[in-house]
Amino acid sequence: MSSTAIVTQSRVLSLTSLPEASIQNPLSGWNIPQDHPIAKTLFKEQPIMNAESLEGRLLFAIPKKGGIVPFISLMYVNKSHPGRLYEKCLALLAGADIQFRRHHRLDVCLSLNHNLALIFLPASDIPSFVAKGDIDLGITGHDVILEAKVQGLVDEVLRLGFGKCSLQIQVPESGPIKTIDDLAGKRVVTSFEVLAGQYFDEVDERLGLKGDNKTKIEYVGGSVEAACALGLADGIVDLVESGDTMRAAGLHAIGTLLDTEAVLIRAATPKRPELTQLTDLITKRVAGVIAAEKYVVVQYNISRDKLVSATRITPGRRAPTVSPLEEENWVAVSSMVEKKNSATVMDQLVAIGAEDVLVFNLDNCRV
Ligand SMILES: Nc1ncnc2c1ncn2[C@@H]1O[C@H](COP(=O)(O)OP(=O)(O)OP(=O)(O)O)[C@@H](O)[C@H]1O
Ligand SMILES: O=P(O)(O)OC[C@H]1O[C@H](OP(=O)(O)OP(=O)(O)O)[C@H](O)[C@@H]1O
Repeated sequence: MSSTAIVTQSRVLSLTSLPEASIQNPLSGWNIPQDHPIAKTLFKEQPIMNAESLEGRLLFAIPKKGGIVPFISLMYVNKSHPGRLYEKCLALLAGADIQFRRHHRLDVCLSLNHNLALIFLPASDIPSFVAKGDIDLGITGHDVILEAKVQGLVDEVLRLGFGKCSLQIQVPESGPIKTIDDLAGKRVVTSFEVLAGQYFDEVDERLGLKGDNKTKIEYVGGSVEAACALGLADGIVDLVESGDTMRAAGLHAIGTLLDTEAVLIRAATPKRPELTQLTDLITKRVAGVIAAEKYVVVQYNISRDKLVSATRITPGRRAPTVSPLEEENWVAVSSMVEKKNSATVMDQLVAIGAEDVLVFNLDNCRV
């Protein structure tokens, strides 16, 4: 599919001709009447969008869920989130200073400050668009890349540290099936038929199960966890994050196919090499936001004779910055350390005689 075809399918309209009477506030997600002064400002700032205005722009795919913030009461009756990856992606775009105004009815919008357009798509559709080069850059789950069988066609350039979960084999806790081998040859329901199919092909092969005796994999688009209770499956293969859904459905995990998280992907062979420079720039910006979330800067004073021990504790990404202090034989050291280790690092520094140990959060960085 060419990028023009994507545009056509995504209801790209000139904003001046939109029939809707409201516009979504990109910060709160709530709709504002079109004649409200804030909405007027948003409309004025939004470039007019049509197929021509996408010409030559880098296309950046973002998982689309979450256009509308649901009422709180609805969140209790519906387990679906307004968009697990979507909300995090918005924070990432803001950190990378990719400005845009998204109309709540549109899945394509132009960046206000870069030669790029954001394309909001289901997470599971993003791998194949990027693999074909129709979209230059995308964010999606590592799991859906494997499910789409596009490894080799897309480069996973950056792990993003969110959207972490595992694809697990689950069976009723109180039932007779206790192991993978018990489940082999029976009925498995999943939204990941490729990965589940590959996995059980190997199990079947190992157990010598052939023809009608092989494990039967059946696809469903959602609510996978209901399949056992409905009598449709003996086991399921589904994503597990907190485990709440699995437990609520009376299931437990007997195996893990893979651990996954959100990743930034690019086409292994870009269709439009002229956009590589901008793709690199956006990649570096996103990497900077991720690193800023992952690292803190620790700064401390230490006597020069203890510097070797201190730099073993805080080696930095390349090397620590060491500056002489006015006091003889004392230096100030600053170094990036992983946020999750910062308390331990502070304890270790104090234990070897460091003083005035300070930790700073990073707003942003280039690494
Ligand atoms: N608890 C979770 N359940 C499902 N997916 C999760 C979870 N936590 C993280 N993810 C990641 O989010 C991806 C799904 O993204 P998103 O929530 O945008 O859904 P989607 O593609 O619209 O699909 P669906 O409608 O099936 O939820 C998964 O492929 C996985 O990588
Ligand atoms: O371990 P947990 O934190 O409970 O999350 C896992 C659940 O979330 C996903 O479903 P989703 O909310 O996308 O709904 P769906 O059944 O419609 O796919 C997934 O398919 C599990 O059912």
